Amino acid sequence: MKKIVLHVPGFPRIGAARELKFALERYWHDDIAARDLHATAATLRARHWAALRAAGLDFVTVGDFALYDHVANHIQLFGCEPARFAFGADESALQRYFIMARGRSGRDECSCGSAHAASPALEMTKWFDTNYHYLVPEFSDDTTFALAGTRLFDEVAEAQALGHPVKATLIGPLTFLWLGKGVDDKLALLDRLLPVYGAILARLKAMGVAWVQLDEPILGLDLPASWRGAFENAYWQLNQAGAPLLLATYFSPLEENLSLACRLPVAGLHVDGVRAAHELLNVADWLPAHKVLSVGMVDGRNIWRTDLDLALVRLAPLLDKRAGDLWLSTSCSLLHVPYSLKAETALDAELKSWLAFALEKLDELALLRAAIATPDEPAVQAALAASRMALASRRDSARVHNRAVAERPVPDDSRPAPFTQRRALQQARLNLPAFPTTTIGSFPQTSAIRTARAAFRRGELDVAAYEAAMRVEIAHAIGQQERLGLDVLVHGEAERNDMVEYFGEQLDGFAFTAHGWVQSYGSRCVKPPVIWGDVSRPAPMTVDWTVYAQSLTEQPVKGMLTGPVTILQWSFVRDDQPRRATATQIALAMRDEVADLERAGIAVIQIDEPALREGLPLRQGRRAAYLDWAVAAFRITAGVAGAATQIHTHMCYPEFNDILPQIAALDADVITIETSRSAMALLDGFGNFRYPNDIGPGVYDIHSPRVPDSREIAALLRKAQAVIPARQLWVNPDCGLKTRGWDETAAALRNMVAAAHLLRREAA
Ligand SMILES: Nc1nc2c(c(=O)[nH]1)N[C@@H](CNc1ccc(C(=O)N[C@@H](CCC(=O)N[C@@H](CCC(=O)N[C@@H](CCC(=O)O)C(=O)O)C(=O)O)C(=O)O)cc1)CN2
Ligand code: MET
Ligand SMILES: [Zn+2]
Repeated sequence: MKKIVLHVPGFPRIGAARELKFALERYWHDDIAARDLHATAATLRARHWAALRAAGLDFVTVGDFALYDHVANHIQLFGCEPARFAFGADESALQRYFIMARGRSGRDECSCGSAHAASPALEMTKWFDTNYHYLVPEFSDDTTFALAGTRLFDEVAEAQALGHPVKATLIGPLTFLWLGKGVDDKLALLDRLLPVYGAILARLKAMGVAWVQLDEPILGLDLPASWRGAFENAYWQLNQAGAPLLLATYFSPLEENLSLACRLPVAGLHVDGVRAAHELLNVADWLPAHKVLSVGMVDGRNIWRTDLDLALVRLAPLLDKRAGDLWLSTSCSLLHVPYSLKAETALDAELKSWLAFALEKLDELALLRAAIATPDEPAVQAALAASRMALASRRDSARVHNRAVAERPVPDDSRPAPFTQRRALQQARLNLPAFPTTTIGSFPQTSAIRTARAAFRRGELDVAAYEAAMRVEIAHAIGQQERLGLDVLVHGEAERNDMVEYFGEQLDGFAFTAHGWVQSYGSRCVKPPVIWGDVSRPAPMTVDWTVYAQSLTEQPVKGMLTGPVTILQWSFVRDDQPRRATATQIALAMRDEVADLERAGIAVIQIDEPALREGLPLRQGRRAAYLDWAVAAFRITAGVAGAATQIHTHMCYPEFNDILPQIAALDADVITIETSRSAMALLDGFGNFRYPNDIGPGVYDIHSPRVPDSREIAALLRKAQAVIPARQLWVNPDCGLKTRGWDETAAALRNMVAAAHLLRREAA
């Protein structure tokens, strides 16, 4: 009888109650010592490994844990910390790790007494098409690699001491290089990197590790021929170490890389059985018989219960074709889903029965195995029947479908007049100076705000008291902005726990969880709402807050909405209809909010779309279709605004020179973008493209507490002016200020306004 082996590519690490987040933040505030942080981390690892084993998995996965980010772990393991940090010999690995992750601000701040230059943190960017941010490795032509860390081996020893069979996991060498930046020819570094992998694999083998998983998700991308070729040589070398290798791919079909992935000299191949289900038979045919096939049949990117009958149907031919053991797994690491449904005691019971978070997904794997190995056991039959019933209740639920939503006609999505005419009307209404100043929406989410909201949630503060507390915050934000002399004000988003969750809580067709946290970066988490049914807006969501803010000032207050694509992208989405259909429903709901804001006299409305680019399919061939409906969704939301209403949009993942025509097609009157970290290089793209509408290039990085001085900001603006006509330019930070404190925020904005005044004088 063929053996069915269960494993997962990775597991969430923040902890069921976000224990890691709180330990990290306490450590950074000097409230606990390094050894306390390490103890929390070890407790979490032990707990998570025990959960894997309790569910019946054959291995624990070791190496997926990270205090901040798993890519940063690899940077230390491979000894390629960027030289620019100029680390002192007295700085520990843990200190260096957090300096890379969070930056170093001052020369004389270090307790070690030596002078370290200020260094910005490593850049953060999105991990493939997820909402998880990794720290970007920085390479130069002089980068060298050496086995420099013991964390991975220590964790392996830790798991072994607990009696667990270990599958270690690492990012593969090609994906690691692909993720980095700084040199044109990253492949030239491969020969230097491979010996380090060799040493790591040899050591893992010597430790008795059963399997080493090497993640190469880039095999799901359109790779240049040179990269495809490099796989062959690299894996030939890696195989020499003699450790059994499981090559792991996920997030995207292999397509033209399928035969390459199948023939690389490794002992096993993991494929994404959800996003690449149509390739499973092909893989089963191409993968040599002696290799292990691992199929990810349970979705690691979404929270729906698995259709186990469908999974079994898809597995049947694989079981027939493959002589060896079959491995069953989640499609990818469970990092991207919340920990467990058990904590969701307030969630609607029927809805809850449709869902599976990380722990429940482990149970689904175990059930799949049982359904193959011992299908006739009554307990297995009963569990399958329960799963089938939950699925059927979701499929047939009257709650999911809302006739009025389905039948609502999609309106013409064009604004009522072309940009030049709108611009004149808006200018007549708003009377803004040259280089108008504004911010991106949020002001500091102080602990007073969060504490008030937590008290409200616990029922210790009633609605009236909570709303009064938020109005105080809004009034404070407006007062500050008036004192600073900003031109277009915002209410500051005090009342929002999160820019997506806030809308999810108010829209029909969405559910929100109490503890469904997913790591976003470092200690920061988000609680993605669950879109389970047709989306509609029962009532206005932002109008009262915005009108209140506007009542406090003569300056225009910008209404603040999250756009349909971003709401879709940062939620768990329905899998029973195409994403584009859900996007259109959200767009129509948000369109009504735009109309209501406008009716309430709000003259400027921002519709944030920071996730527009991240939604791009990983494969080029699917991008045009996505961009079509994504742009249409934005236009449906914005298009209802009259010509004299100024529509802003905002994007903060500064990689969009390749989608400029689509960004122009959004036809927002003003787009504010993150540019400061790329020193305005991004604007070349906008300049060359002759982007027609107004642009606010972010003039300072909001990820760091550092206060930029006004000369520095003015210099950036002059740079912008060299490529974008001055009359199109706005002045604003890179993104919202919710993670900052008020002191640094006020100081930075004061300097920003001063720089705008300087530019106005220069232009006069
Ligand atoms: N959804 C989403 N995705 C996104 C972004 C985004 O803004 N939203 N931005 C980018 C990522 N940037 C991010 C920036 C900050 C945070 C962030 O600060 N998250 C907070 C949680 C925000 C939140 O939902 N807060 C809640 C509840 C917070 C909480 O834990 N409250 C405590 C009590 C706190 C107290 O008493 O002070 C509790 O309930 O136990 C609120 O404000 O109400 C955190 O991890 O700390 C997350 C992502 C990309 N992806
Ligand atoms: C991640 S984009 C954030 C936009 C939002 N309006 C804010 O200022 O926080
Ligand atoms: Zn932003």
